Amino acid sequence: MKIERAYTIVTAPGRNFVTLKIVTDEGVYGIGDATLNGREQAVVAYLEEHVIPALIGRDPQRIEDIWHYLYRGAYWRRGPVTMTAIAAVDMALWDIKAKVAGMPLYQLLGGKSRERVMVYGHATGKDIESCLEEVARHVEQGYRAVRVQAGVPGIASIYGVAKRPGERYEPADADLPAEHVWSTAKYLNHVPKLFAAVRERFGDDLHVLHDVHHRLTPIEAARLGKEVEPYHLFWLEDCVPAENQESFGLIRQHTTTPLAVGEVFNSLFDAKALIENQWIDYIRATLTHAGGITHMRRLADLAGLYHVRTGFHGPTDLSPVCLGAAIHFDTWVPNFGIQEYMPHADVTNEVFPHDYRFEDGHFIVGETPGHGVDIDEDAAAQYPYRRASLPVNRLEDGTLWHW
Ligand SMILES: O=C(O)[C@H](O)[C@@H](O)[C@H](O)[C@H](O)CO
Ligand SMILES: [Mg+2]
Repeated sequence: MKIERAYTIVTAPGRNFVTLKIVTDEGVYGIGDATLNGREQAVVAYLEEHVIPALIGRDPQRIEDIWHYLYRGAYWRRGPVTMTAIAAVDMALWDIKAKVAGMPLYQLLGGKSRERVMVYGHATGKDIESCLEEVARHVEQGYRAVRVQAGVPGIASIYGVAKRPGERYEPADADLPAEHVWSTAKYLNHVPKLFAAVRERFGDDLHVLHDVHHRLTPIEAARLGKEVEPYHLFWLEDCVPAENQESFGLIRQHTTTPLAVGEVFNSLFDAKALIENQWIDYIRATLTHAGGITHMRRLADLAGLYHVRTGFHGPTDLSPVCLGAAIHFDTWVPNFGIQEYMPHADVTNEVFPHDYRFEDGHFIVGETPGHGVDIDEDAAAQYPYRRASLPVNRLEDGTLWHW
């Protein structure tokens, strides 16, 4: 079997997505998600100029060899653009291998470790009251776990809060980056009140999560972790930027609130010290941004040795291709924790037909050979790419901060 052709499909049904399709000389094809939010065309250029020409004629069944060829062979290792491109190839090759084997992907990985995959949804509101209404709506829909993000008095716009109740939150909302203003003091004073209200209304059983989105310093994160301890969060996410992995050592000394990190990671090495020192509880790297199934399997196995569980990133800026492959991975991986789920728009789902389904707060994996997600290229062609950027964040005095 040989790779006959490969090409990228850029489409914007509701938002931008990049898909890589690899076609073999035997007619079997596979697809992989190559979407890097706000930097989509950089990955397209990398794939088209440097990766696709080197794939033609290779045996698509040699996934491991192709992975190392693209990783070591680039000389310039790692980085989000390279690792997203490698991930797209890897995901498409696993799709092909599973189709050829006539098996759903989870069977090739080692079979089911669980019947269904618990997800967390996003409840957002401009204030605590409207946020609680959104939590209630999720509970009615069967969610067992809900991420809770509310507006903060005195901060005009904030990460993770939808413009109107019930709407999806879309951060890449402008041609060039929108500017937000941030106050750590106002935020830190508000968050414990939010979680006190959540526990008061919903009791102890609901899993509640929160995303700080990289905005605190280690000692501020330690304070927040301590102050929300009585509300037993499932996790506190991205409480500091993670370039300096040692920061988590400081936070860890101060709080028993479980810590999650990794949505911007692109390799095992971004997480190695975090895992080996047991500074975190959940690793959030994704198949799409961290080298695909081949690399994430290594990361998950390392994590398992240190009681760290998976909690894959799953916003709408990852396509249904990534979500579908992730559900197979989640169904197999022994140290599964939870899967993020932000439902895609109907128009996105029309372009990406899939066989996974959401039921009662969980995903149920499909049985179609491969990862179970396809792309309707005619439908995709109706939605042209439009540049969309993530915001930037400034402190009240104008200093550029972490968004
Ligand atoms: O936890 C999450 O789901 C993330 O923080 C996203 O909301 C990111 O902001 C987005 O993926 C950026 O592209
Ligand atoms: Mg996040």
